[in-house]
Amino acid sequence: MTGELSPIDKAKFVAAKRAVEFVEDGMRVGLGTGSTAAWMVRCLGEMVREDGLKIRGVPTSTRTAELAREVGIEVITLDEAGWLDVTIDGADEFDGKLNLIKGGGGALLQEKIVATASDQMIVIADVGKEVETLGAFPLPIEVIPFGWQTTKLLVEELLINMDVLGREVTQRMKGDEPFVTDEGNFILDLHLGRIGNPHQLSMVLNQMPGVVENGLFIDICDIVVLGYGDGRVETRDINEGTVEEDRLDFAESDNLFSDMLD
Ligand SMILES: O=C[C@H](O)[C@H](O)[C@H](O)COP(=O)(O)O
Repeated sequence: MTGELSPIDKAKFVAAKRAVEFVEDGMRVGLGTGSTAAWMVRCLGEMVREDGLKIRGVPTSTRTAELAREVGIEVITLDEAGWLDVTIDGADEFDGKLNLIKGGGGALLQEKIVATASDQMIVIADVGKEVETLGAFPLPIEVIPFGWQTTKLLVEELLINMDVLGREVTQRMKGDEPFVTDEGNFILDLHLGRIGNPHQLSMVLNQMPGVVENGLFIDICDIVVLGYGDGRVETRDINEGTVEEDRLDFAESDNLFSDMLD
């Protein structure tokens, strides 16, 4: 089974497998969204079923909630949890300061609320997500449907005034229909190429009426666990730099691989 995994899936898996070691009995855990986070949910599910780990999970999307229940994790709402011990999530890009672009899967709003309400945010990523400067990945912003075209025009104008390199703004689609988030909103993708000052851009975008949230996660992430296609895994800590390099053994996890690939 292991042989059928692509290097990128191996990278995502080893990052997830390492990250769940941060989770302890009794914790309230934020469960991210996306293909990397799905590995993490599976790994946690295995710990719940086989090792008797007792956790409560707060999912960041309906997709993750379904998967979490399927693998045996007790699911609660953020309001029931109040506060979280740790959130583990994927990212579309991360830089040297562990700032992120998220929202490639459209879950950025719930993800940012959940990560902000956590003592610690751990990002799991394959090595392709590391960048020197954020912005090659289109920056998603969540906008309310009312007047969204006017909001789009205002965002375009803002980008001109901010002298940002790339200024194309596109509405995310799902087939012929607009993509709709779990909160019933639309997503605009900002094709910027390079974001010189992510902190400033994030603040300015969120001041615009109609914009609910943007996919820049600034000073939120504490740790990135980075996976490589050959099984190596690195842990980058915001305070301590790279603190660990290791190689995980795939052999013991064949059952998880088969589940994920079904
Ligand atoms: O909205 C989606 C999330 O922000 C994801 O965590 C992000 O897009 C990364 O997804 P993936 O692990 O599938 O690359």
